[in-house]
Amino acid sequence: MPILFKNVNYQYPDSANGVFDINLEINEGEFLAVIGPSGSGKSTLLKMLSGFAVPTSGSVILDGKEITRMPPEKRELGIVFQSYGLFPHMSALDNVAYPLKIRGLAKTQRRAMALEALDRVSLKKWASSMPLSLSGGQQQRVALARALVFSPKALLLDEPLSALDAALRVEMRDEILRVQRNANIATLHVTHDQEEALSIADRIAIMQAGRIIQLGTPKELYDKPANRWVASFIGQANLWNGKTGGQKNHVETPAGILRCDTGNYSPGTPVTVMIRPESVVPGIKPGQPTSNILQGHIHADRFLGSTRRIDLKIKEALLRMDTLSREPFEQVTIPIEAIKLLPAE
Ligand SMILES: Nc1ncnc2c1ncn2[C@@H]1O[C@H](COP(=O)(O)OP(=O)(O)OP(=O)(O)O)[C@@H](O)[C@H]1O
Repeated sequence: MPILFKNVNYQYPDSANGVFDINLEINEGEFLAVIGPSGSGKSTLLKMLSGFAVPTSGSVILDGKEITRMPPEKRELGIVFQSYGLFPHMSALDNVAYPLKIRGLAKTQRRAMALEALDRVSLKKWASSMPLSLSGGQQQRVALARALVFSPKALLLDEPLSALDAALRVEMRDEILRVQRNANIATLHVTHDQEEALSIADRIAIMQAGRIIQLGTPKELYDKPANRWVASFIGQANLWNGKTGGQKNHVETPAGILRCDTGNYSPGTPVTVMIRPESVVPGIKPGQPTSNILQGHIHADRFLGSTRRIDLKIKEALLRMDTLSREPFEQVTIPIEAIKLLPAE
């Protein structure tokens, strides 16, 4: 197991803040993203892996070896920061070769390995450029090459894309994932950006108030959020207070009684009803079952280019839906499988 946090707690001195009950495994070659709002504990978790904070209790294990109290420079981790952290007076090549220099490798070998690492991030021909003459994306690729050149045991990415503009960020996601897959290295990626985590990670850990409150694949988190807060943190969601109906597989909602899978909830149980906006279908699909067809009126209609976001007033409820349709409609269908029940709050 490349990275393992075992019963880890950390409390800042003279404060109730920190991280609590962290049990997390990152497998060989796995890309794990940690997301959560500001102050949820992401940086603290990273600091315990990189060695800049020592847990109050519990252990951190890297490649089967306990590193809980090991100094940062001994940990053999590749780290990429938001601020790149490149030496401005050194060429791209010398920056990438630097970790090899401090490990005592001979100059010719350093040069060859650094060139190969630059090649892996498609920057070989920029080897002699100085960092400030490179674009933000190129500088971040140099930082990535430098983090991987000495074949570290794991890769830590601390908000590596947040200094880049939106289009470049999307391009660099693919680049980071490609390089990570080629290196087949366990990776912990801390980000504020939910969409980035969904698009890049094998699994995501969501933190809130110092705890991991859900850990799963992007699809699991999106389709089966553990609670209302996770549902609204990951993507958009209609979240209504409801109650499972007397009739099996029905739920009472502010928009009326809807058919859905009530799973293990017994009749009369208060629940949160989750419906993702893109799962609502405009009109009635010919040949579809006739359940969950609702009549409403359009409260707000926004054209967003790739989608049209509509708020539909249905009885007491406001139903947000995203659709590609540009046609007028007054009825919508909520497919049975689009309705998810979460615990009431
Ligand atoms: N030096 C400190 N002393 C006391 N409390 C701290 C200290 N540093 C951080 N904290 C608190 O510990 C908790 C976790 O902070 P942390 O920086 O790990 O969160 P984060 O998720 O990385 O936030 P951000 O996204 O803003 O970087 C927060 O409540 C924060 O206020």
